[in-house]
Amino acid sequence: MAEPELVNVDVVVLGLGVGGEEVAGRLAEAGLTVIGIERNLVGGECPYWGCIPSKMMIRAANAIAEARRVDGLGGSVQLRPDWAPVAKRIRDEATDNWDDRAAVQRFIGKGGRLVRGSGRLDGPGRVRVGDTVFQARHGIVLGTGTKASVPPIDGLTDTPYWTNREAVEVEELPGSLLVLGGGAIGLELAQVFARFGVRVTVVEAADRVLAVEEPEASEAAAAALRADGVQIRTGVKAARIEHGSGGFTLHGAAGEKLSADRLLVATGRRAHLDELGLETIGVDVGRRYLSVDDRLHVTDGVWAVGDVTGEGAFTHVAMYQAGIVVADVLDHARRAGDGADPSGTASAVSGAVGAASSLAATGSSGSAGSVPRADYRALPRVTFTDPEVGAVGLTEQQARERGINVQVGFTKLSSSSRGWIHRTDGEGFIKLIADADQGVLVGATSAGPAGGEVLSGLVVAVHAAVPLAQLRHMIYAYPTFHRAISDALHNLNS
Ligand SMILES: Cc1cc2nc3c(=O)[nH]c(=O)nc-3n(C[C@H](O)[C@H](O)[C@H](O)COP(=O)(O)OP(=O)(O)OC[C@H]3O[C@@H](n4cnc5c(N)ncnc54)[C@H](O)[C@@H]3O)c2cc1C
Ligand SMILES: NC(=O)c1ccc[n+]([C@@H]2O[C@H](COP(=O)([O-])OP(=O)(O)OC[C@H]3O[C@@H](n4cnc5c(N)ncnc54)[C@H](O)[C@@H]3O)[C@@H](O)[C@H]2O)c1
Repeated sequence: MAEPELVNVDVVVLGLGVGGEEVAGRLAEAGLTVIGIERNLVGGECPYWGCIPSKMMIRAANAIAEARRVDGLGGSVQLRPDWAPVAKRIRDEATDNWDDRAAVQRFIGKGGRLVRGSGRLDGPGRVRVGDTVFQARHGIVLGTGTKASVPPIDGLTDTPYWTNREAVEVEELPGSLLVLGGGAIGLELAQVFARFGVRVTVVEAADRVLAVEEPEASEAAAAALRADGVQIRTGVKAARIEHGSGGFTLHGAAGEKLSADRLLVATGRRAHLDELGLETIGVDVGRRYLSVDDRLHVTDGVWAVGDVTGEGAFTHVAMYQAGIVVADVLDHARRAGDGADPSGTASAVSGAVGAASSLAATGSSGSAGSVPRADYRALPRVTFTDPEVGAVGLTEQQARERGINVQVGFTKLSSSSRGWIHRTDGEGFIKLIADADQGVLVGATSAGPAGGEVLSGLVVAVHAAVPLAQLRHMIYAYPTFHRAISDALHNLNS
């Protein structure tokens, strides 16, 4: 067998999704020679099959729901929901028909070099793509993301089930849809399709949907989806799937039988670590995610970014981590700068590290001149159902499990002026979790018509550990949704 071609570079970024694209682009802009390896579309899941197209679908579905609310508030509206403009917008505006030319040009414009193909680690400092081995002088960044995790249910494998990808690409809606999994993907898409007239059933194995969030959030989301005509079946363990000309039938372990034209599997994500050649650098492949430290190191000279780290499968986590990885790789490159830099990047690197250091100075736990450290205490999550469910930090249960002296403050939006005016029908609320000993918030949930936006103030409160006394003493504009935070603060129990 012929020897592979060996190419020396500064940095190899494997996987150009949200995190990898950001890291690779910024390191290339800083003057390093960067190879970005991508086997599919530059940009990854978020722009083509995730956040962006799904939020376009949600925007359309919410417009329909809002039009239906005109009745009783301001007259009447005749509606004829039509999926065609949604599919067209996703194809033309969001994904360019699933073509990444613009993203590739953006990356090349920053000085990066794209290699299209499947990459695999090939020993320390080396990544192989086909017959080429890239030897990375300053490091390798793994940003290989996640795939839909498909549970091993009897009969499922060979059926034409959907994951988020087929659901986003759909041109013609089915009459009915079974959604397996009542997490963020399942609920967001279930509500969209229901609002376009699809008969949707959500099948969730746990005893509530959105099980990682507060129980009140699960109730609010379930109530809203039911109001849209979605059937929600919790505590159902799928035992067998049948597929035939009539569509799909799910058989539950307790004898449940549910049928629909289509089946969407939305039961979580998994990192495909087994394909990455991690054993060649002595990293355990038996784990679910790559274990990283607070500067995203996997091992010497190897960093990870985004979903593959298991720190929260969100675009904002990938972007946040990317900032730290960029600063740390540049810091390492600067330290290694010995005048023998083949690409002559030493001065560019030290300049860019200056910029990275100012980023460090603004990091929550970084100090001026140092690389920031990842801090997920105030990690925000927003499930874009209607009402939106925004959350930050710990849930009540998580706080209690950590032995925190917990205070809970709760208020319904319907008892606030804005909620009453808006007619939120009891579905929105603010729930605060305080550490009574420290006198600060450690978590919060904001569910409501703009729950994700109202969350921002709560994220600041948790992130900056703003004293409760100061939060109580703030002025909250009247009559906003966020003014309910003030009520929840006053309701904090002792
Ligand atoms: C339906 C849906 C909706 C979502 N909505 C939101 C939202 O509203 N807000 C939010 O914050 N997050 C949302 N997310 C999550 C978000 O999409 C991810 O957190 C984000 O895409 C993670 O970025 P990443 O760079 O880690 O991985 P990815 O985007 O998955 O990119 C990884 C890239 O690596 C490539 N790759 C993998 N292995 C190799 C290899 N061996 N060689 C070459 N290339 C490889 C893949 O082809 C891929 O392009 C959503 C996800 C889904 C599925
Ligand atoms: N708005 C957002 O930010 C957003 C939107 C979509 C996705 N995401 C990200 O993508 C990730 C993946 O989303 P997801 O909804 O696929 O995963 P998830 O982990 O959020 O939810 C999966 C759900 O499926 C259930 N489940 C698992 N196996 C099952 C089975 N065999 N039968 C029935 N139910 C089963 C789980 O109990 C869980 O409730 C999210 O965790 C989130 O990080 C974010």
